[in-house]
Amino acid sequence: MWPLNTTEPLRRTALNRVFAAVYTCAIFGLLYHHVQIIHSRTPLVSLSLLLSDTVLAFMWATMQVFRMRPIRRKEFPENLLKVMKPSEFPALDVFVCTADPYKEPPINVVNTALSVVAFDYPTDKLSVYVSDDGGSAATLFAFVEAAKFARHWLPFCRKNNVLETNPDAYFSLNHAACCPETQQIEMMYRNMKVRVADVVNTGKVSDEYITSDQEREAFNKWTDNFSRYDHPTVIQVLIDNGKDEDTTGHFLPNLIYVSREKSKSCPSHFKAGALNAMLRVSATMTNAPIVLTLDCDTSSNDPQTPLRVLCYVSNPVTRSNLSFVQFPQRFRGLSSNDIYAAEFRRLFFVNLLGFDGLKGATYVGTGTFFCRRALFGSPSNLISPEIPELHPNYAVDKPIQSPSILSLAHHVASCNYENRTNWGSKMGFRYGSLTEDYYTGYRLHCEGWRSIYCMPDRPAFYGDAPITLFDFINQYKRWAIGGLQMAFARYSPFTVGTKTIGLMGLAYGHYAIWPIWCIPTLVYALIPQLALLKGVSIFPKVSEPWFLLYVFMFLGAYGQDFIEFVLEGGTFGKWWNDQRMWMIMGPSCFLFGSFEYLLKSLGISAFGFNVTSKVLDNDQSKRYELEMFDFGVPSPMFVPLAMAAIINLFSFFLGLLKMVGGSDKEGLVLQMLIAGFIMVNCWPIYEAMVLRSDACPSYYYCSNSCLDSLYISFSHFLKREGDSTLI
Ligand SMILES: O=c1ccn([C@@H]2O[C@H](COP(=O)(O)OP(=O)(O)O[C@H]3O[C@H](CO)[C@@H](O)[C@H](O)[C@H]3O)[C@@H](O)[C@H]2O)c(=O)[nH]1
Ligand SMILES: [Mn+2]
Repeated sequence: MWPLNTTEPLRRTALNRVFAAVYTCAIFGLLYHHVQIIHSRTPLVSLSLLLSDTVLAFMWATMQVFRMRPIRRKEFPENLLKVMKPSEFPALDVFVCTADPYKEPPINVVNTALSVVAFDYPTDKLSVYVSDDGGSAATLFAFVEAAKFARHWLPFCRKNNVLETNPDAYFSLNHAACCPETQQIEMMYRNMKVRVADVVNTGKVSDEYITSDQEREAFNKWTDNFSRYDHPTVIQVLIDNGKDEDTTGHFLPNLIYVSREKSKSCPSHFKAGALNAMLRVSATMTNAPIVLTLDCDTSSNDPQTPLRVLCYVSNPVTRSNLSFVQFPQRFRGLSSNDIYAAEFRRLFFVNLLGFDGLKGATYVGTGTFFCRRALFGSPSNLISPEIPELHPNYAVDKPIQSPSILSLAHHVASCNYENRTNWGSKMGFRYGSLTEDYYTGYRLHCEGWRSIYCMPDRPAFYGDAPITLFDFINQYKRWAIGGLQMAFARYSPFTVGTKTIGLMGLAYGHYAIWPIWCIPTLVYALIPQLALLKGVSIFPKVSEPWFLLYVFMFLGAYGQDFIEFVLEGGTFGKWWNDQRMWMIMGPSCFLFGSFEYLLKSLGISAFGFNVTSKVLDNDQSKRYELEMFDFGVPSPMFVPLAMAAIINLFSFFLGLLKMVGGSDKEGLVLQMLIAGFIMVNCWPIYEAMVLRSDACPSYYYCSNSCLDSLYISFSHFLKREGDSTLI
């Protein structure tokens, strides 16, 4: 027998469980201590500490679910050809989503698409669809060019066994100087890049670039009334695999450009809406049973990736109820210590292994191979779409360019198509959360589907990570809102989730309720410091046994976190930055995300999807490589952050003075440790504020000093008359 895949539990599981039991006791001890002394502190201090420790305990408890049964999988694509022939492989439709030609440069989208067009897969079974939610002629132009370049690129990759089939990645690793063939193709690529950049910059496709009537007809759709929020459907078949050949006479895979219809009167449902339109358009044209969804920045780094997926799809054991195979998101160009913790190491290297041991990985939006059937109802109850052509088993029997197919494809991409249908509620990608990926995966798991986390040694895909603090926390803010939308929805993981999928529901709940993390971070960043400024002790003295409990809980949680991080390949530097980002996110994106969610659910503002910028600015890249914090643009989200940084600095030094001269040395130790720890964490913020003029606009100084003075005057009100031990 040739195994296609294996599963192995992680060795540290038993230890983790024991530690969880011990730590649970410690948590109860701490809560008991809080209740015991509730009257000896001011109500504000008592209640805020009790609340934040309860939140921490809750987050900790839901986090333990990931540690209950983590597993690691391995697959053996080399055995695949021993059990099935390439002619038996299922067809594969790939969707590449893009939404904004200025934040997502079309040439990068082209690189992503080319990287998957070059998958090592039978070309007659592979179709790549580009979903352009930006409705941009420049993106279509880039793809017209890409189709021409693909004729040279595919044979080149095949001949040279290229693994980085993203041309840009390939040329940046392999210098053309070595051989004329590479030189020639690199030149071709560079010329294409120049033409695309020209069209993006001028905003129009000039006549000299149009080489056929068919192209002219396509670009003519961009009339004066055409805007990204209001335009008809544009579908353009750029490569037809039954007709178009590469330079060596091999057929090429399909390449199809789709920009679904948009109208101001129709909700777009953002990426989920785009993906559902793609599901329908692809159903009318190819209807492959396997669908890969990719963000425009996620390009392939290994042409054999689909074969890994087949190891699961063709194995009767793993195939049953399989809805999707998820690959980790990996990122190119991270700085050596990953200053913004943009690698999401804890999620992709630790926690997803835990999810996988329960019902499977969560859907993370990109690098995901779906079984099309899973998007049409539960395993036992198929929900039929409105027209038979969209049924997951429907066999397309006409060429993709036949008029009837094209007209049906346009019809299903129209913006009114979904009215009074199950799309987005029971079928396809689900609406109602800005984290449509997480929410859709959750709903599939609730329906009884399973999923698989596939983490090969050679990263299957590489994407872009934000390189400024603003981009990063803006992205997190969107996730915070999306999570809360899910946590308080009808299908909340805490209610429906725990009832239908048990522990897995709690695990989903952990990331949905994420933003409440802002409560403990804010409390611990302000309350002990405020008390310190007054020289008031709010924690146990060093000589009291409760002091040891605090020390144990801090070191226990941090220590376990560190060990897991390092065991899964992290370094100390990355871990340090990762824990720092958690502190940064509390008072910034999590706080603002929660407020925005509140305003939006009250109907005061509307939910929107802020696309993450994938443009590299030279100065920003330089700072990023030097691992300097770069605030990007001014944002109110930085105000509480800078405020906390300043308060901790002051309170630490004032506290030091009080300790040197004062009476209650022992009682202030914990507060000093907290303020000191936060201060060390805030170093890059001080650096950006004081030492460097480039990173932090003077705007902060102004807003900070105002807020600080407000805050300090407010702190006076906290003091009880005639009571010097309380604040
Ligand atoms: O109306 C929209 C908005 C976005 N997108 C596309 O969605 C993708 C993801 O958007 P991006 O801004 O890059 O999001 P990230 O913050 O990088 O994405 C993470 O979080 C998203 C959910 O919030 C998921 O959709 C992503 O897959 C996941 O990587 C991009 O390719 C966009 O082009 C659309 O197609 N239509
Ligand atoms: Mn992304």
